[in-house]
Amino acid sequence: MTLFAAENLAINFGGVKAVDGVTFDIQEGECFTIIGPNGAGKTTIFNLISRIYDSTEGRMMFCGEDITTVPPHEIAGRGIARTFQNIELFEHASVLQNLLVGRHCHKTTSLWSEALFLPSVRKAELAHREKVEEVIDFLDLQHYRDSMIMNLPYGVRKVVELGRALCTEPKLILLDEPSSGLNVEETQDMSFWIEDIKKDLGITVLMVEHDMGLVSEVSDRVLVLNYGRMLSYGTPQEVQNDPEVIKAYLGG
Ligand SMILES: Nc1ncnc2c1ncn2[C@@H]1O[C@H](COP(=O)(O)OP(=O)(O)OP(=O)(O)O)[C@@H](O)[C@H]1O
Repeated sequence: MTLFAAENLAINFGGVKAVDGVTFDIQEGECFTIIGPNGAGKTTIFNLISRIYDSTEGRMMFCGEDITTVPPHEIAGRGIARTFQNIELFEHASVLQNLLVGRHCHKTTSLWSEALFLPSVRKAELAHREKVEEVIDFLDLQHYRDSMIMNLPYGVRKVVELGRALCTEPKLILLDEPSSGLNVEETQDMSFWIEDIKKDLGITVLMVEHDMGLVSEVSDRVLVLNYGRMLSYGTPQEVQNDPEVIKAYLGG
């Protein structure tokens, strides 16, 4: 079943066509990866899906609904979560506190009931804590639960950011260069987390990634962008053997 579809998506920045007529679909349960040289428009596509940017043309469908003009603050509640290329966590807060932020989109209690700490608030708070503990267990973060983000190694911060996205209970998770800044061993671990997110949690993954080893390991299908346009589309094997892709990467 199609979970997400981009139809003829485009955006201009001044005279630059950062994304130009891009069409693709993401099937439920797959890991779909976007690759391409620097400046190809990969992060811009994430920003379009997160609704940080308004598209100039085209349409985006998610779970059968048109999300092209949905306000950005509604995106997480609809089931789309993301991580960022340069980790965006609260540095002076603990892992637990950062993960609880991920529950924000599920807050249903009113300010009044919270001020009075009514039973409904206590119940909701407990449910949030339970979900966060589930994610802590899933990502093996028990040891770091109360650590401040600023005191953690980069590799652990990347996992915490992944955790925060998982705490929103997404249907689709957008991972922006999950291996960037990681060493070989940490990249291998990231590859296992992505597989587990897909297989054990049943969450569909959309990823932007440069590390072709990781791309081949976890992706079901790959879209290659160049100068904002679609260059190739297929299995990791198919796109890696595509002469157009080889030419773009080698600058020929
Ligand atoms: N907010 C913006 N204002 C102006 N131009 C932008 C903006 N965001 C992106 N661009 C331009 O759009 C193009 C695509 O950028 P984008 O960041 O999406 O590329 P990318 O494929 O993610 O690159 P990288 O691999 O380096 O992260 C580039 O030419 C970039 O300079």
